[in-house]
Amino acid sequence: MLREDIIIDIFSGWRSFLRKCLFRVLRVGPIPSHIAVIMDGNRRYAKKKKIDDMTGYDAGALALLHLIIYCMELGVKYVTAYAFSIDNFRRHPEEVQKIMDLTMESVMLLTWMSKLRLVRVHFAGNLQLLSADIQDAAKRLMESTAGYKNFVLTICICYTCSDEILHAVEESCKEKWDDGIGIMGYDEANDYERLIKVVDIEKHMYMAIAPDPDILIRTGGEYRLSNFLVWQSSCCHLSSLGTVWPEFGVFHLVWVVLDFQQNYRYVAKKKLQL
Ligand SMILES: CC(C)=CCC/C(C)=C/CC/C(C)=C/COP(=O)(O)OP(=O)(O)O
Repeated sequence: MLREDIIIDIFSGWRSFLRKCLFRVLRVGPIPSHIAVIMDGNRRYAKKKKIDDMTGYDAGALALLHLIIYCMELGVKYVTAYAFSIDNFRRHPEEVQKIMDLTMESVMLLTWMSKLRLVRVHFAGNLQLLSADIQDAAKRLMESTAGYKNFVLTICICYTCSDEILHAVEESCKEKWDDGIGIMGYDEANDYERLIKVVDIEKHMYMAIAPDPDILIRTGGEYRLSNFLVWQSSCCHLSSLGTVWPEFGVFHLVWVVLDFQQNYRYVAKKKLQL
């Protein structure tokens, strides 16, 4: 389903030309550096179109591919997508398998695309929960693209932010113990001192590769974060759209960025106060 000719098609033609003109106007204002998405509404889309749920996920994966290319054209440097939460393992096995198959297809397609456009691909989450073949393919892709700097795509898979924090705390404790520092102590004035700092935790987060998102989009008309980038989104612009994810297109992106630009001064001021 996810094929190279689709990417070539999105990058070229008169639609791409019109998009670039539109994006040039949008770039008069501030452009977000990092956009994160919760791709909700794939099954509802399938129901609406009277197709089976699995085809709804295919359409969702295609919409993600479009978003990545639009963001590259617009000058957004980081895109992060919530592809599969740890809680999603409770879904019907056929659905779980479908998303895993799409992940494998995406790895193959992104291997080709990353070389062409110097895209760094990162998988964030508890990757040990993936099957051995997907783990290997994902690790190989991450290693082979680690040096690319044009654009960074993070796919959150087997991810929840609680698991990410737990992992980061464990890694920080391990590091302190290994360095012989311990995790609690007293400073020179004999006051209790925290030896694990926020920077230690942040260093070990799965998302340490990217700055905090500037915009977090959720489609499907929901207003929840569903355990996605909770740590990272304290100052980010939240955008909930009624549209189902496979129908998310260039005009939705433009609308979201315009909305971000309108609120930019306020959010930038808040960030400075942190
Ligand atoms: C690269 C890669 C692996 C892409 C994954 C493709 C993709 C669109 C994944 C979405 C996963 C997911 C559980 C979405 C929730 O929508 P839902 O279908 O549960 O929404 P609904 O039931 O509310 O309609």
